[in-house]
Amino acid sequence: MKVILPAKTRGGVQQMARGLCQIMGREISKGNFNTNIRQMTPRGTLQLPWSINSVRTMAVLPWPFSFQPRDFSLPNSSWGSDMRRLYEHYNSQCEVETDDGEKKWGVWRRLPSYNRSLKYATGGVYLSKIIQSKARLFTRNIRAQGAGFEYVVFVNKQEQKCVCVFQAGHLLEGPPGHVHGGAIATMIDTVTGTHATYLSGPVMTANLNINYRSPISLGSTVLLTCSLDKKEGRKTFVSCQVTNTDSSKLHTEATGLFLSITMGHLLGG
Ligand SMILES: CCCCC/C=C\C/C=C\C/C=C\C/C=C\CCCC(=O)SCCNC(=O)CCNC(=O)[C@H](O)C(C)(C)COP(=O)(O)OP(=O)(O)OC[C@H]1O[C@@H](n2cnc3c(N)ncnc32)[C@H](O)[C@@H]1OP(=O)(O)O
Repeated sequence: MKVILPAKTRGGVQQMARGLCQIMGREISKGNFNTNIRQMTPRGTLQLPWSINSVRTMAVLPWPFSFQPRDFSLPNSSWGSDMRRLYEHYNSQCEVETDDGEKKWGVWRRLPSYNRSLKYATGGVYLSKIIQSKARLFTRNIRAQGAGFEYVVFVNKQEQKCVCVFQAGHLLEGPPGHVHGGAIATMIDTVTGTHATYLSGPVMTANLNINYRSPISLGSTVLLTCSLDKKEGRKTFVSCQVTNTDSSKLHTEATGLFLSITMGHLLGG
């Protein structure tokens, strides 16, 4: 059956696919939407667990979400000077200007961050009904700016490395004046999981090992640096160090194992 979508819906599908590719670190321009998706999948460079036809089908369902969701990884007034300085440090390396004034991608890429990653990744209507329409990404579910997890993730594809600049808000207290170990584990899982997704497509955490070396002061900014250890079939092994902003003090170190999954794995429970 051939479904002809109205122009507005077609634009929405393209925008959604572009959003997905941005999350997954790929670019799609307006004109080559179909060809790129089709070409990338067989080569295995982008393992989309959903077909472009199912994306089209989702697009004709009622659309309760904004096409311009808030990107939580942009600076806000709660960010302290360390957070802003490190954001600028990496952000300034995302785009570089050549000698003849042309702008080009740099070595780093900032990943946008939303309060529902699946919604923006897939179009969400179908999944949201299954998963609950009120569900929120754990690290983005505190509305007050600066109260919870303030963070931004940058990836470096060449070096297969990623960094996260994280400012821990007052609602994340564990030991008095310091960050809760579960909140630190949450950030490690989020950033290593994001990195594994960037490198391998959709994954789930199978194993996370964490060593807490020195406490993190509440309100302070720290760096999470993740690197790929190895890939073996469906397994992606990532390690992570949490340090102070000049990397002179180690707070936490971790290793994680992530297994590639298909969307069916999530929907089948
Ligand atoms: C999830 C998102 C998907 C969509 C993504 C789209 C866009 C997202 C964009 C950006 C990402 C944004 C944000 C990311 C934020 C947060 C990330 C959070 C991630 C999580 O928070 S996620 C929740 C916690 N996570 C679970 O809730 C997993 C529960 N679990 C399972 O769902 C299964 O357990 C599974 C799938 C892990 C494996 O199940 P399975 O049936 O597929 O595989 P199986 O068991 O056959 O194992 C195959 C081979 O892995 C070895 N193996 C398995 N487990 C092992 C272990 N623990 N240790 C050592 N080796 C292990 C076996 O020994 C065998 O090895 P071998 O082949 O060599 O024999």
